[in-house]
Amino acid sequence: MGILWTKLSETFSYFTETGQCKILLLGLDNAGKTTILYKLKLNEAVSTIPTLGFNVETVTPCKGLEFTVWDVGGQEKLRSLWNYYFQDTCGLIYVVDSNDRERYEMAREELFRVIETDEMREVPVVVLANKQDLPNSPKPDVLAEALSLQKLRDRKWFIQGTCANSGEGLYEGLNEMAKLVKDFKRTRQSW
Ligand SMILES: Nc1nc2c(ncn2[C@@H]2O[C@H](COP(=O)(O)OP(=O)(O)OP(=O)(O)O)[C@@H](O)[C@H]2O)c(=O)[nH]1
Ligand SMILES: [Mg+2]
Repeated sequence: MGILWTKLSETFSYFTETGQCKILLLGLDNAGKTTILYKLKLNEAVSTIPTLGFNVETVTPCKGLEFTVWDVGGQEKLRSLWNYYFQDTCGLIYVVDSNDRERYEMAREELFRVIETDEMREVPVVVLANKQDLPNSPKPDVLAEALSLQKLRDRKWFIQGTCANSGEGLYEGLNEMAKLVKDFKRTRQSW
């Protein structure tokens, strides 16, 4: 068990209700989604190939909290299939390659296309500004502006800089996702 999960277990000790949460891991191709998924699952920097379907892994950071994380391929021709994964989603982790400025606009459009659907209404969003290790990667606040995150209404969001290879920032991003999901589930129960 890596240090990442040890820290998560400590932080999540307040989760007493039994609950499984479906978490969607989306973003453009090459953003680093699969690298993140297996860093979380195995605490290893695996070598990846572009995802043509999906990967799904369960992660149990502590008793009573289970994330079922769906990592769906982000190539352009696959994005129209994302909709098939939306049902019953409790949280969206949206991964962006911070170094890929040319595609910020495309990343923004795809994010809004997802969250403006009925099924994703009010689902909390954690944006991972990945590849912070690359020297020209802008900081997360630059990405937040480029993605127009401040325009998000009726929805909680958070942005976190990450490096999937080293795992830096992943714990903080997941910690926040867990808190937002907990609030979201409470709200849903009162619908
Ligand atoms: N430098 C650096 N490279 C990364 C980082 N995260 C992922 N990569 C690399 O980026 C490339 C794409 O990573 P993937 O995890 O396969 O990307 P993906 O988002 O799953 O891509 P699709 O499956 O096509 O949607 C790989 O060569 C990774 O090693 C990071 O934080 N820093
Ligand atoms: Mg992938």
